[in-house]
Amino acid sequence: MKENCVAHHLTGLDALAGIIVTKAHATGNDFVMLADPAGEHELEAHQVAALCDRHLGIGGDGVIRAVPAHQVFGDASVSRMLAEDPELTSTEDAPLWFMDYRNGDGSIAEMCGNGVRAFAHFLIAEDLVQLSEGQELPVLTRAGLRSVRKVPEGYAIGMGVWSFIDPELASSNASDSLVIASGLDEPRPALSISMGNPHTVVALGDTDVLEGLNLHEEPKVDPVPPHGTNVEFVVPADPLVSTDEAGEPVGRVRMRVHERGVGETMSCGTGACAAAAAVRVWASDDSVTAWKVDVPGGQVTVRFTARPDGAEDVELAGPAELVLRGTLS
Ligand SMILES: N[C@@H](CCC[C@H](N)C(=O)O)C(=O)O
Repeated sequence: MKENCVAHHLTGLDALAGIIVTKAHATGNDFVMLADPAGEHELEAHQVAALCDRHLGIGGDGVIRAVPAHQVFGDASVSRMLAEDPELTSTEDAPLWFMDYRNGDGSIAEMCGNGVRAFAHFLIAEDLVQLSEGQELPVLTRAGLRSVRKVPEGYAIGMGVWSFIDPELASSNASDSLVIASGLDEPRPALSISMGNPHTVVALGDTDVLEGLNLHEEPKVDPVPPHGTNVEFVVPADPLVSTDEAGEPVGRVRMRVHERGVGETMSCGTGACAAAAAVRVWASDDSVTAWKVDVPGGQVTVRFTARPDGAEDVELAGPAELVLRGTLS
């Protein structure tokens, strides 16, 4: 990691002068990270956009502010979660860290799977938390409480359960919308899945079509879910399922993504979970619980565990890296 880089002349960032930022990525999904232990740096959309600008700023798909939950002011979702769940406590001595994630255009998103891995790595590097092997780190997000643990490939996150955005339509047709994208000859059926944030997953027949997509242009989804959507294009491997080194069945898909509020990114963790969930629905087979999702920035692993009520918990695992740390001047 490069140390003590100084970023000059970032427009609209005067209020942030002097603060220390870190650039991180998780399978190429990159973030500008900042620690705000006293809750003094509530970010405005234009500041986020300036930090994420790849020419005039530091550059990133999003910004992540680490702030103790009891120091978050003016975020209705955090106040509600703290008020509704007496077990969610955050104090100066034992802070519950809130991941204040913003997309590169300044918009707020409920959840970022790759972001949680980068967040945990950042908190540890900044000495704000200690996380030993086997221990679980709770992280508060706008989509609820998540937990992180160290694994050999980096970090694994308990992502909560996946769900259909439109359960009625999805369960009857295994698709609920149509997607048209630059590079596709016709609209394709798609399935919309929530991982706390919205995703619309489209299956393609082969990798040439996947590689030929122009995701600089935003895909059009009809009907678009109520709060917009991230769009994942997937090509299931052939054969879909193979065995890993331990002899366990593993499903495999390739994915590219156009993210809401960002554009094409090299990886999307919640998107990888949604993609694997959609492929299992299309295959009408939930017996394979481990999935490798190949993205332009690397590979993540998604695991499903059934609950007694039939819902499925999702775990996302993959690496996280810190690339530089410096001061905004
Ligand atoms: N890249 C993230 C998702 C970030 C939020 C997304 N753009 C949205 O608006 O929902 C991930 O790794 O999950």
